[in-house]
Amino acid sequence: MRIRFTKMQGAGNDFVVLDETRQRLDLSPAQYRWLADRHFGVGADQVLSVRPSPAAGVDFEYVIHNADGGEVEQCGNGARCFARYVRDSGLTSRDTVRVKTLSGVIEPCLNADGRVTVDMGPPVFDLPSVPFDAAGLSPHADGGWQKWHLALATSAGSPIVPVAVLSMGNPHAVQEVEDVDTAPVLTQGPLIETHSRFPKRVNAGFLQMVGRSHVRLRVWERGAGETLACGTGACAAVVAGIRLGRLDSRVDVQTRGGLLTIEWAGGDAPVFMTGPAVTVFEGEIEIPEQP
Ligand SMILES: N[C@H](CCC[C@H](N)C(=O)O)C(=O)O
Repeated sequence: MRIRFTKMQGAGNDFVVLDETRQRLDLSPAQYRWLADRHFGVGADQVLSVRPSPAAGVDFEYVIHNADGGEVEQCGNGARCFARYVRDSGLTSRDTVRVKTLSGVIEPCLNADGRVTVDMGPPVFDLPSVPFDAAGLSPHADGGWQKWHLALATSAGSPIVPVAVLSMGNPHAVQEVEDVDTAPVLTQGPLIETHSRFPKRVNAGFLQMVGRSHVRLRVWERGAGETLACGTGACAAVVAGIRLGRLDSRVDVQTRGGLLTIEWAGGDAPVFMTGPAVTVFEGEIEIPEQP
């Protein structure tokens, strides 16, 4: 099957965008994996599908597949690129759109300075909703909130890692580190991602507090490995830092791929994320029926 695609990136988190507003492609997980493959396909962290609105009051449906081919609930950097794509392709004439995802409706808005702000909805702390299995564990008080101690089994020993656990529609486990550049992202990331306490796996954040309104972050993403930036990961890290009493309500998040700005007023207020959304190139490709 020959398809057209648009390659985009938001703070270095990169995407293959597929326009399915006129025709569903009905790709298989293996075909999503093939598209995301950096040697045999186009190459991306996630594949984003733009589909027609499923209901009144919503402009589009936004379907997200990780590089491993699995469909997921939310993608923050992808939401910004989604908004840029539908505007630049003429699918909408509005700068703000309402978009249905697996985890609910989000509202990206194109700003005059070229960045995009997304209302990502409120964070979720209910552990079964993350989902996180806390059976037999006791939380450890930390600042104004709590952390959970995960036992990891690595070749270099069995570290206990204290993580803050929450959902931005997708699951996140956030740990604080002294320096993201030396943090054990590549060794602990996959162990946290597949930890048995996370039945749907989890995105593993490594958060360095620089100041009360400035942090550095690396994320080992569920289904994609370490990415240059993770939008929902930045939201989750800032929300955790605010609840732990270490961050103010507006925080600049320096990722390896660029700067994201996260704002959260606390409680059940929505989280706002602002950052870049860039079209890299457009192309066509022949997808194998069975890659
Ligand atoms: N890997 C994530 C999906 C993509 C999230 C990330 N790319 C973002 O910008 O939020 C998950 O499995 O939940």
